[in-house]
Amino acid sequence: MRALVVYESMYGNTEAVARAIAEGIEGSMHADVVEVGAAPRTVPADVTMLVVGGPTHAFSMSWPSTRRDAAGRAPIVGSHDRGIREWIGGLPGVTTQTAAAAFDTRSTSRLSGSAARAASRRLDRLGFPLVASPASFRVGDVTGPLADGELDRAYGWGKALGAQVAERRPTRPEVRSAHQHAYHRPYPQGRLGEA
Ligand SMILES: Cc1cc2nc3c(=O)[nH]c(=O)nc-3n(C[C@H](O)[C@H](O)[C@H](O)COP(=O)(O)O)c2cc1C
Repeated sequence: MRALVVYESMYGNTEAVARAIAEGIEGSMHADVVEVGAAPRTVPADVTMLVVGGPTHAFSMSWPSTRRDAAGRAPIVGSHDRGIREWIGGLPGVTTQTAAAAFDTRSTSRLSGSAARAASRRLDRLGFPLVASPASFRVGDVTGPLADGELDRAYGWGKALGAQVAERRPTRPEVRSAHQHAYHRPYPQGRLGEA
């Protein structure tokens, strides 16, 4: 079992959250963390769980124009030309049973929108079984820093995700075929709550 955490980050806040989530997941399975510009075009067949995260821009996932805007405000650390919107958009339909979840960073304002909600919807439409509701981690200002306690919360979210997927994953083919129907959409009631 292994997890793939794909993140987009302009100023490093979402990257820090992605790394904390991966650390939490490591309690249950190996987790690779990959910047979206370097992410594979398809999800490798041996990936048990895919976690995708990015910054909330204009109430949703970033666009090329919002990334240009971000780059104009302060030096950026991430790739410019591809965000999680483009990456998810380029994925083929799902042929494996890879569980998925999405997270974002966003401002502490209540009217902030959520990249994770939009990403979750896209992943769901592609056929990924969603293992958790979208999770948001707060930044105090556009360039950060993350609000107090958010890295700990990200670690805890990753830990719970990893445990949930590891527990539900059938380990033998005959177990999978005996529970084929339930396994096809294994998390509809059992998703982690919105964070
Ligand atoms: C162009 C732009 C648009 C943004 N729009 C929103 C928004 O609609 N809602 C929100 O909560 N935060 C918004 N933000 C703040 C980002 O969510 C914040 O910069 C991000 O969480 C920082 O993460 P990063 O360092 O990984 O890029 C915006 C930031 C930029 C640069």
